[in-house]
Formats: sequence, structure tokens, C-alpha cells
Amino acid sequence: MPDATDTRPYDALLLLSFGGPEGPDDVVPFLENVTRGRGIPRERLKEVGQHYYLFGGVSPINAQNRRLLAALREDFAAAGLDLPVYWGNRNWAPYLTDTLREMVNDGRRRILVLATSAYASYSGCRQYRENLADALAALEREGLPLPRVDKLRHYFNHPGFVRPMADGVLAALAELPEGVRAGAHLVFTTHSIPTAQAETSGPDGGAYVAQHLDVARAIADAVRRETGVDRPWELVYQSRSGAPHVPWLEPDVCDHLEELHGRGVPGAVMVPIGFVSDHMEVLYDLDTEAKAKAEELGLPVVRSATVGADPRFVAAVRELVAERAAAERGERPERCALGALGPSHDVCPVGCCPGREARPAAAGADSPYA
Ligand SMILES: CC1=C(CCC(=O)O)c2cc3nc(cc4[nH]c(cc5[nH]c(cc1n2)c(C)c5CCC(=O)O)c(CCC(=O)O)c4C)C(CCC(=O)O)=C3C
Ligand SMILES: [Fe+2]
Repeated sequence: MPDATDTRPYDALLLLSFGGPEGPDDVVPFLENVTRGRGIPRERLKEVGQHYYLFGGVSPINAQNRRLLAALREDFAAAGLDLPVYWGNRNWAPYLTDTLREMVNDGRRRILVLATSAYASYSGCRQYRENLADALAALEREGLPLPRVDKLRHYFNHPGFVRPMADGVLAALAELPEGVRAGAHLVFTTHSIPTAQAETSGPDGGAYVAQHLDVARAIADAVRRETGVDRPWELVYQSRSGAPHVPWLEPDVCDHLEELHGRGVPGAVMVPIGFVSDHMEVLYDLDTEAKAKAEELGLPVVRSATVGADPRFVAAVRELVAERAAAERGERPERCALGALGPSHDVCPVGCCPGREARPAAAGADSPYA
């Protein structure tokens, strides 16, 4: 029986996230950070800025990450894991490079990374690995010793991610009017990405959609077992960005609600499986925009919960850390996974989830760093 508190060779965990503005003056600089060199039309940026101003210029994502950070520290301490947890972001303070510098100055040399994205894709995986490479390059220029950085496997199908969402769907169904509940569809939703990015995601391509379908099916199965009702479900997309002539994954969640209504479906639960916490994509694109659409249609729709800092998710992170640490020590740990795809790879292979241009990416087989 492997020791579930042994985190050797790692000496720290880094929570790596997107970052978000914390007041109205932060919104424009934040959006500039996000979109630098990405060819997002000005009109789209103005519109997205409005989403943030509607909430006082504050994205909920930083508060969500502070909660997760505190929950991880508490859980690790209670379970007897002696592993400090740090937090850094791609697009807002605390910036990744500053956090990594602090970690190195604290003497951390073997760092394991938890990204707040559960699935394979350029935006959700390789881009974070590129951010890590950029941060390591900055430390190298400063003459600091470079830590070795590894990234946890994709956790989309870990029971600690799937089960809280399945329970969330049951709670959401209970909120629907009784006459609607049995006929309600489950509308699984995630971030749209360019179809070209979807096609090349993961080691063999197509991973982004395949992983979401696997999670959706696992949740739909759990809900059917629990309720005895076999509800139809679909995977749809939200938060499309980019230039209009570039194809992104469809259908859009709002168009889909309209279609369901047109077909006489009595109601729906929107299940935001693509997101780890209630950040702006959830609060604006679903709770504001899609809910307004549903109201306009007169279609009863409830949005189910993201995992956030659910204790089962927090425990899953601890298990994933212990699992990876054991694997690094040459042991053969048990790897929990629901669905049909099985546990994801520990180390992204060469060329996994390519971007539009080849840039150095750390924490993978093609990392220029150790
Ligand atoms: C797959 C995916 C996830 C899920 C996985 C993950 O979580 O990583 C995600 C999460 C997030 N996306 C976020 C915010 C934004 N994403 C944008 C733009 C884009 N997202 C993309 C993809 C994804 N994005 C893509 C392909 C673009 C086009 C430009 C580019 O190729 O980069 C833009 C620019 C404006 C616009 O929307 O056009 C913003 C402001 C926030 C923060 C929310 C908050 O503040 O609470 C979060 C968590
Ligand atoms: Fe995004």
C-alpha cells in the first residue's frame, strides 16, 4: 500500500489559473493581457469589457481561487501532507513569474502544477505550459536557479470532479417545477474554441470534444441511475470569441435553448462541465445571458454548480498529487478515472495541443527545461 501522504520528490504545489480584474480600472489592462497578439476584434473586447463592468469590474475568479487555495492548504494539513501550496496567474496578479520567483527564493526545486482547466486544448493546457516556459526564462535571465516543473494529468474524468457535478445536476433538477422535471434535458456546456484547435487537441487530436462527451455521458448516467429517468442530453458551447469568419465549436448554448423550446422540450438544466469554478463565463454567459434567453422563451432553465472548492474535488487534487509523486518515484499508483477514456497521460507528449505558432512549453516531453 503506497503512502498517500508521501509527496517526494515534490516540494511544492502551484495552483495555476487565468486571473481576472479586481476593479473597474483593471478591466482594460486585464483584457489587453488576455488578448495580446490573438487577433480578437475590438468590438468583441468592448462587449466583454461590459460583462465585467456589470459586476463592478470584478471577476469572481480570484476569489474562487483564494477559496480553493485555502481549502487545499487545510485539506493537506488535515491529511498530513507536508506540501506548501502557491498560486499564480496567466493574466493578472499574482502573476505566474512573480510566484515562481518567490517559490525559488523559498528553496522550492521540484514543483507540481495544478491548472484550473480540466481538459486538453491549447487554451486549457499548452498555453499554461508556455506561460511556465516564459516564467522559467525570466528567472533564468535573473540568474536564479531553475526549478523542475511538472503538470498534473487532466482531471476531467476524476471521480472528485465528476461526482460533485452529478450531485449538482440532481440539486438543479429539484429546483425545476415538478411538471417540467421528468422531461427536462441536460445541456452540458463548455467554452467554445476554434474547430482547428479542437481537431488538434490532445496527443492524437480531437481530445477536447471527446473528453467533454465522456464527462457528459458519465454525469448523465449517474443522474439516470439516481432518478430512474433517462433524460436526453447534448454538449453545447458558449463564450465564442475571435473573428466571425473563423469556425468555432457549435451549437451555441443560447441557440440550443431556442431549439429545445421550438421542439417542445419543457425545460433544461445547464451543466457547466467546462469550468472549474463560477467565474465570469458562468456568471455572465450562463447566469445572465443564457438565463435571459430562457426567460424570453418562457423556458424553465436552472444552472447546476461547478466544483469550486467542493471537499471531494479538493481531496481529488490531494490524491492526484500523491499519485503523481508515487509515479515519479517509480511506483505504480492506482489511477482513478470514470467514463470510457481512462486516466490521462502524466506527461504531455511532443506536439500535444499545438498552438498557432511553435513556442517553448515547459512541463511536457518537448520542454526545453529539465
Ligand atoms: C478553453 C477555454 C477556457 C476553459 C479552460 C480554462 O479555464 O482555461 C477559457 C477560460 C477562461 N477564459 C476567460 C476569459 C477570457 N477568455 C478570452 C478568450 C478566449 N478564451 C478561449 C478559450 C478558453 N477560455 C479562447 C480560445 C479565446 C480566444 C482568444 C485566445 O485564443 O486566447 C477572453 C478575451 C475576450 C473574449 O472573450 O473574446 C477573456 C476575457 C476566463 C476568466 C474569466 C473571469 O474573468 O472570470 C477563463 C477562466
Ligand atoms: Fe477564455
